Amino acid sequence: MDARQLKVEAARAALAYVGDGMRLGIGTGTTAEEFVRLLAEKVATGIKVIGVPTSERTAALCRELGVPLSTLEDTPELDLTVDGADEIDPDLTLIKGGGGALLREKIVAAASGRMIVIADKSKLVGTLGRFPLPIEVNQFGLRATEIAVGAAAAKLGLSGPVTLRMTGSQPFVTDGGHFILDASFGRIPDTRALSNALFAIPGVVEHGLFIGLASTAIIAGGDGIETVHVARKPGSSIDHDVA
Ligand SMILES: O=C[C@H](O)[C@H](O)[C@H](O)COP(=O)(O)O
Repeated sequence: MDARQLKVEAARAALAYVGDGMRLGIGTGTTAEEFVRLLAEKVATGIKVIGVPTSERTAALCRELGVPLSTLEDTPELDLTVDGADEIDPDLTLIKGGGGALLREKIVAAASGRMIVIADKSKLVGTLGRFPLPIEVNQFGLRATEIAVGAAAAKLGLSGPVTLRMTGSQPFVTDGGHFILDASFGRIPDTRALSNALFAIPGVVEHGLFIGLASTAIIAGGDGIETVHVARKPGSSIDHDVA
């Protein structure tokens, strides 16, 4: 099975969680796009859902394929968000933002009763950090924010290049009008500490660590689909089941 087929299989498994009348958060990225395609087929059979897209890119695809859309203003409480990820650890803490949609993705996930992350097996890691951490920052004071990010990381024993994401010769600009710094700190043993340290920097708008948001991961590999559930309660355990 090729990489695209694995994404399709993960997306197909997530579709089983979508029920009639649901208000859905719809993620961004190549895996989430496969979910949108399958969702559109389900919508064509008559199921009624309303989607809140996490990016302009996803919104455009939904419109093209006929998935009914709303906004978070009109539909502020969602039943379920389905989204991809750049990395997934055993506790379902995620790194997201490789496609630059992390801010809207996090707002939408936080407004959802449940977040399901879909991915191929290559996204699973023991400890997050192989993928550079996207940090969304205000354009104002970029250099000062960049220095502060490096200093905050250093206090936690983390170091590595922090680079401004570019599109050709221009900085990449998010749907919210911000820049993205990609921080290659390597392994992040304490994601909560790094999250807190980044949020203490005024120029940081959001970062790509998704902590305590996803409760289910659907992972597609050559040997089938693995579904991981994490109960989102203090002291809860992690269940794994393989189908
Ligand atoms: O900003 C983009 C998102 O966080 C994506 O969900 C993430 O980058 C994974 O994308 P893909 O499914 O294309 O690997």
